[in-house]
Parts: sequence; C-alpha cells; structure tokens
Amino acid sequence: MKGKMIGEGTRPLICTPLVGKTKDIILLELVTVLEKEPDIIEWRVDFFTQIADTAAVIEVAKAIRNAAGSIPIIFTIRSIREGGQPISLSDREAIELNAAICKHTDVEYVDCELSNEPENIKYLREVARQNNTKIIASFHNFDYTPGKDILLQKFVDAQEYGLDVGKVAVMPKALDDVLTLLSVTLEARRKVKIPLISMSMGGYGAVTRMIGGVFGSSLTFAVGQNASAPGQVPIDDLRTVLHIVEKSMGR
Ligand SMILES: O=C1C[C@@](O)(C(=O)O)C[C@@H](O)[C@@H]1O
Repeated sequence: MKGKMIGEGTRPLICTPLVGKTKDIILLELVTVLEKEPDIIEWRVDFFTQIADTAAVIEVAKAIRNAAGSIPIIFTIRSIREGGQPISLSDREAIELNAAICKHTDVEYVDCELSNEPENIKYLREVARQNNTKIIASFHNFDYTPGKDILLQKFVDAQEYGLDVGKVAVMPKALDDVLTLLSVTLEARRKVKIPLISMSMGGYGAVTRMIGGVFGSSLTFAVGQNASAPGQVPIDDLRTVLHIVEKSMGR
C-alpha cells in the first residue's frame, strides 16, 4: 500500500531526514531510519558531496526509492542562505537538479525555497506538474522569527504560486516567538487550502514539533539517526507524544 501523502489523515505525519555525505553512508542511515517506521523520508541533498554530479544524485535517489518502498520521499536542496550546507550549485543549477529528479525518478516531493527567483519557481512548477511530482514551497529563518504578517504571507505565496504544500521553519528568540508561529499556523490553516507544515526551531521551539498538528501543521520532522535542524525530537519520543495528544483530544 502507498504511504500517506502530506495533508492526508488526521494526525501529522512524521518525517525523518537523511544527512549522509556519501551514497554508502546515506543508505546505511536509511536502514536505521526505516526500522523506526517514519511516514515520510527527506533526503537532504545539500549534505551529499557529489551534488554537482546529476547522474550520481539520480542514482542515490533511485536507491532510496527502492529501499523505502511505499514511503513517500522528499528531495531537498537547502540553500546556505536558508540554513543549509555550502554547495557548489547556483540557484538555477539547484532548480535544474530538482527538475531532473522530477523527470528521472519517482520521488513524490521536491522542496523549493520561496526565496528563489519567481521564474525559477514557475519553471520547476511546470516540470513537476508534467511529471506528477509535488512541490513543497519553503521558507526558513535560522536567526529569528519574522512578524506574523510576513509568515502568513509565505503560506499565501505558496498557494498563489500553485504549489502543493507550504512550509515555514523559523528560530525563536523567546517563547513569544513560539506563540507567533503557532498562531500564524492556525490563521493560515483557516485561510489557505493547501496542506501546511510549520515549526519553531531550537529548544524553545521543540514544543511546536509535538503540538503543531493541533494548530494545522500536517508534518513534523523527527530524528531517526541524525538531526537536520536544531530542536528535532527522537522519533520514538515524538510518536509517544503525538499519540497522547491525539488520545487526549479525542481524535
Ligand atoms: O525545512 C525543513 C525543516 C527543518 O529545518 C526543521 O526545522 O525540522 C529540517 C529540514 O531538514 C527540513 O528541510
């Protein structure tokens, strides 16, 4: 049976990232991660040392696909300006790599940062549509939490571009910022039709990874073997909390 896609079901899906640098390490990491039964797997391609070799990237994506079976996969190249690893690709080259993945693999999702040039976003949207791949439109700020209007607009932009999922990940400096993120998520949930993902990062923000679903976030990132961002909780702990929250709320 095919795994759940983002926005399906009543509880948030759990996604675990793969951050290995080489094919062998990534595939070993995947074995550990699969034992923990995540709903979705994210391959963080900015960690992969051969990112500039499109054929090598496609080969690893296909190997992940084979090993992961029916579990949906997110292909993510996080740029350095949004908290990713330094890579040798330009923004346009990264978009072309995403397009190649849409064309040559059956990965379900590619991540596209909203900070890309609009024409690059629209180009990738067309390639993705032709190949039945979904796009997660993302926004990250690893330094602070921008104001409510700015964050809400990111979700609106994702929808207006005609993309499939909107995602916002921001760093809180105080607990007030955590409330801002949750409140924006709830407001966006009421305003925007596409599925949403949100999280506040770091120690203060960790609580949003556990209760974000209550406010409208459809997916939460958890540690299978290695974290890909600060504040991620081990998958087994997260699953326990999600279960308790669900049960307590009578869902
Ligand atoms: O966008 C996100 C969210 C994230 O930054 C987090 O905070 O869990 C982790 C990233 O791997 C992912 O691409």
